[in-house]
Amino acid sequence: MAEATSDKAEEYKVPGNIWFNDGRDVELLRSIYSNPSLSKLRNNPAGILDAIDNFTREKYFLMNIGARKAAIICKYIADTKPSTVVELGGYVGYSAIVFGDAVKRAGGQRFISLERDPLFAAVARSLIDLAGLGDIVKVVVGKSNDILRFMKLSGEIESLDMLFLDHWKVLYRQDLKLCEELGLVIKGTLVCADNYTATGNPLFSDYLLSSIEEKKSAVKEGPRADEGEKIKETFGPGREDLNLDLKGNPELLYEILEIVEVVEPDGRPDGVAVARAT
Ligand SMILES: C[S@@+](CC[C@H](N)C(=O)[O-])C[C@H]1O[C@@H](n2cnc3c(N)ncnc32)[C@H](O)[C@@H]1O
Repeated sequence: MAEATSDKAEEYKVPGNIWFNDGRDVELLRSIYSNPSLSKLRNNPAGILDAIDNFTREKYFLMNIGARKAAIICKYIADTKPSTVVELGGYVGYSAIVFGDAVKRAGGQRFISLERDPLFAAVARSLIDLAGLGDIVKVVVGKSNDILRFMKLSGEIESLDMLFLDHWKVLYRQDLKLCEELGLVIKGTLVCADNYTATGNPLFSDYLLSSIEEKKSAVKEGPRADEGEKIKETFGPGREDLNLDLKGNPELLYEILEIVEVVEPDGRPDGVAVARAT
């Protein structure tokens, strides 16, 4: 595991009790569009990311991946040149702008950001357009599992070169399994996850590290009777629909390429994982 690094320059405000849904996302949008140097931000992804980072330092915390963790994933985009990438959890578009730009530079075709909150998605679209990335980055509103099914069954996406997970941690494992079942995650797909080590996400990390035999026997045995309750105890009740019946593709294994422990932009310890399906 790579060593945790910190960079004072990235410091976001600390989150406090309220992280979102208090209008800060719309305030971000207004603040960027009232920037006296707005014309310099047009078609300028790096300038917009700086403007978002400044807002999070000066006004409100925003739950963006931040520059330091994003750079780790951008390195893999530059090296592996994915053509089709899906992210789960777009929020106000920070990661879609940084990764969409990286995919475009690497010669890729599309970056699809799934976001269930229509207001966050509207803010993201507006910033993505300003960044000049509207030709490559598409924001789709809805629950990740519904959209993933729709995109596969409608033929919009056959399979993914890269999947980035950054929505609610309780959903990482089940959406990864869904992607496997749908044939979206296949051998060779790069799977990147934010918040891998912060408060731990054993559901997801245990699954990534499971052997074929362990997965096959888990499928055969089915979920434990108390599994749903245990998950709710760990992640909090009622936040999302749990689906414990997904079987995934037990034949897929994951090679962990890198787990990087970093300090979140607001100072909390956290980590990013990069794995490849084999
Ligand atoms: C941590 S934020 C994403 C941050 C973003 N990736 C970035 O770095 O700029 C998590 C987002 O996931 C969204 N989300 C949560 N559950 C979701 C689901 N089931 N489907 C799609 N989006 C979801 C939330 O609304 C929230 O905007």
